[in-house]
Amino acid sequence: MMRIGQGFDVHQLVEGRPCIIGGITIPYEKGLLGHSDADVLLHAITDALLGAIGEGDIGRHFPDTDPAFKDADSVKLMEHVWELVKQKGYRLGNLDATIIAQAPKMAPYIPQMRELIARVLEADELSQINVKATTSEKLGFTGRGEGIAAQAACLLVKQG
Ligand SMILES: Nc1ccn([C@@H]2O[C@H](COP(=O)(O)O)[C@@H](O)[C@H]2O)c(=O)n1
Ligand SMILES: C[C@@]1(CO)OP(=O)(O)OP(=O)(O)OC[C@H]1O
Repeated sequence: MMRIGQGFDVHQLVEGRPCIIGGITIPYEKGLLGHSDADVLLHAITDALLGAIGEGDIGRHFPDTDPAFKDADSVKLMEHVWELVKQKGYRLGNLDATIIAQAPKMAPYIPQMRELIARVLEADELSQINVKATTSEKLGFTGRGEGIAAQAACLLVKQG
């Protein structure tokens, strides 16, 4: 049996925060604001995984009112959700994600992001993980550099 999931997330870009996307710290004059480390890409992926197994969303599992998740490492949150996916008997089919950001340039960091995501989601091969980036042609909040958005879609396959 196969299950599909999708996720979408947005975080504001502000001064004085590290820019952590896809588990990678990207050198940039601004960073993403959130209760956790605000890793917009990993949050979208985590929501896609939760969606595929019918388990709600990231805020339900890790409330932003809980001090336990203040400055949380989103890799750890995704690892936790991946354990839930495995408990339900699924493995990864494939994952496709898009980062929507006017800046910084994501392309140089995408190989590292893919490696990290592939490791956490126990992918058999790198081709199961695809990460893309696009500007929004200077339009809207992403285009003005006020924030970064990400979306993800995943396919999970029941083992056995
Ligand atoms: N933050 C970004 C945005 C885009 N890219 C790469 O540039 C290509 C062109 O982007 P357009 O929005 O002008 O179509 C895109 O396909 C990405 O490869 C990027 O690295 N970082
Ligand atoms: C991850 C959590 C928890 O620290 O906080 P944020 O970093 O604000 O991120 P969001 O995308 O709003 O997702 C849910 C939250 O509960």
